[in-house]
Amino acid sequence: MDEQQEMKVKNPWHRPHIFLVAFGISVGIIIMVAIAVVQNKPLHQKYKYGIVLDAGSSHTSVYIYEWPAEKENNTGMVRQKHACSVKGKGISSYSGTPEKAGESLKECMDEAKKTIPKQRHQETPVYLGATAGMRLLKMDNDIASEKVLASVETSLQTYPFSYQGARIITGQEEGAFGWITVNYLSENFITASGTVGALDLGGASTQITFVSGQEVESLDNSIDFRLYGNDYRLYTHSFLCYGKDQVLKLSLEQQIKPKLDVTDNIILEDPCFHPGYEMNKSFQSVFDSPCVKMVTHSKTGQTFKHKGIGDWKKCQEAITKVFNTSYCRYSRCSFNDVFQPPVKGRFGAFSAYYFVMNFLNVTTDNSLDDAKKKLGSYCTTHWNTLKQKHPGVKEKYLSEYCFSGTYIITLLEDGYKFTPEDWKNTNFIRTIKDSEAGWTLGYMLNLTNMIPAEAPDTPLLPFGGYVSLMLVLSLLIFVCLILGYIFFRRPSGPAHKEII
Ligand SMILES: O=c1[nH]cnc2c1ncn2[C@@H]1O[C@H](COP(=O)(O)OP(=O)(O)O)[C@@H](O)[C@H]1O
Ligand SMILES: [Ca+2]
Repeated sequence: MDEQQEMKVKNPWHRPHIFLVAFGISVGIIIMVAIAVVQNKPLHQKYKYGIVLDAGSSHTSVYIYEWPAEKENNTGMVRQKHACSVKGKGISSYSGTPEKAGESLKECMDEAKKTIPKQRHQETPVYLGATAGMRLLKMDNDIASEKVLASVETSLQTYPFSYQGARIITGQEEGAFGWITVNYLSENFITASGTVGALDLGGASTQITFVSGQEVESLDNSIDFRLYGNDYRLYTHSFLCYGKDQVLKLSLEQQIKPKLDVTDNIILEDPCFHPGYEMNKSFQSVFDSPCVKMVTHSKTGQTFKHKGIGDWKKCQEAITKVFNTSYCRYSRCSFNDVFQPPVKGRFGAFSAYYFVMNFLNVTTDNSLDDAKKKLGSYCTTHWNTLKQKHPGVKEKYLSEYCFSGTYIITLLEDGYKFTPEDWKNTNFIRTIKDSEAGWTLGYMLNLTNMIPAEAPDTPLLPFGGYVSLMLVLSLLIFVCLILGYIFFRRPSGPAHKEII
């Protein structure tokens, strides 16, 4: 073997298959590292949490939200991780025993402690917002409402989270944050699809919020937001006393009123309740609210017979009377002298809108006329038939669906002036992408500054693209190195001589 031959054996780069193997192994390693980076990323992702308590008039819900820490400002990143329904009634029902209001939250808050990883407890904000039930209690008995709020505050402060306050939110906030929630979850702030209006029906109040594009003639009904680089002027109104439970009281009061002086044994034949339905109810249960103006001390402790007759047309006539449309100081009104521009665009209707319409199986796939027909036939169904058909449904809810469904259609059509076309543009929704529609998410996003006014700077490439690019660049560098090695080594080494 001469010197040149010996050099050829010693220098592996002169054997193409060795070069290929080395190249293959290196590429394999690079790909494996890249895959490992992509795969392991979620494991290292840090999540943040937030808790919002929705202290509604009928009950309290505790919502836990979760989001990846480094994507705080990206729209649609916050999702509902968990929801807990507090046992018993809303906090305003504890006006006589305020200390019990705080106690009632224990089970759900203990659940929150288990749901959120321990190392995140301290940094997790907790907010409590009370809505129309507490607004009414405040009107009725300011001291009692303060005591109830103090009680829930004391209770929430015993938890390891970062307590941020318990307060009664305004009707405007309730409407606007419901609108933010729906549009944030639908990712409408970053696409050109336009926004969706929000319809929220509670037990004690109801909210309507949308971008009208027209002048808002009353300051109370106008809210401006700058979100992700776009300006929005919202029309919003919250009707206190027009939640479905309070409207039922209003409607009963109106039907009872003419009978009060006529007879002592009042039998109320109610078209909004089913034939065969008969229940003794106390006057107190109707007159115990500041929404019902009439005070009849003489009847305290007495009862009346509430009897269903199931007549949808008459029911709608009775409900229409709770809207005052005789006076409007603006260019146009919904009802009760409240300014409202014509409704516009698509709407998402949630909370009791959804519960009621979902139970009745009425969707906006039905035309407005068909929906009315369906409701009409439902209302005439005998009470016993219904109870047999729905043994698992709470009797109070079951008995009131005819009334509530009729109220919803009347509110939309006569109250807000929805046309059959607007009806078609409305969706009854409970959740969007598994997060419940309601004011709580929007409230938290706002208080934690998670909805920036300007669009956040987006990275040039998504993470996957970034990894691919890095991979291609590493390969290029690798190939260049190899070629460089081969190229620069030849002139000085014996291999070069061999070619000559
Ligand atoms: O499963 C259900 N079927 C019918 N109505 C329901 C159901 N769950 C909740 N609701 C009703 O939804 C309404 C929720 O109102 P909420 O308690 O949020 O009052 P608020 O928003 O006026 O303060 C109440 O009228 C309650 O009775
Ligand atoms: Ca509510």
